Amino acid sequence: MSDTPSSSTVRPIDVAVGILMKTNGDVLLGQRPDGKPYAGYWEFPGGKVEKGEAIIDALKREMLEELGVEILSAEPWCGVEHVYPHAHVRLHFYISREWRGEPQSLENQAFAWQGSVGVEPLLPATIPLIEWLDRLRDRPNVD
Ligand SMILES: Nc1nc2c([nH]c(=O)n2[C@@H]2O[C@H](COP(=O)(O)OP(=O)(O)OP(=O)(O)O)[C@@H](O)[C@H]2O)c(=O)[nH]1
Repeated sequence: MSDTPSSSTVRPIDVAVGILMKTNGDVLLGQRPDGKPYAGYWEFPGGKVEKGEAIIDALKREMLEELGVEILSAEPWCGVEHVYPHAHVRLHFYISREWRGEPQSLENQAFAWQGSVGVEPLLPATIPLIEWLDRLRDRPNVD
């Protein structure tokens, strides 16, 4: 038997994820670049929380690094845990409707604004979010 803990037994890695939502309900997705696990899969922008960093600060940092966008406000929306072969992640999804700047591809990813999400494949842990977002759009005044 191996002494190496499997990715399901080690402490999950916290990831801050941002859903930029326009007033018409469109959300921004990005495509994972070559060289990362699941390259070519679509995801919401974000990344790993650094040691000692607050999740909201990680969100703001990642959005600035990846998109050149300054988050002015963001609400925590939901959390999802997922065990991949490469990592056990705990995803903290935020919805932001207020940001400054036009998203740019600073890390050479493709981006797409989507109403009803049509890009694929999506990262497995992100798939359920699409249905939850549709429900949120149908009931815009209910959190
Ligand atoms: N940004 C983002 N990550 C997601 C989503 N769904 C999902 O499972 N993840 C997972 O969360 C983790 C995020 O890690 P990452 O590699 O993108 O983070 P990072 O940019 O800080 O990476 P690096 O600095 O190690 O290159 C990956 O394991 C990825 O598979 C999502 O919708 N958005």
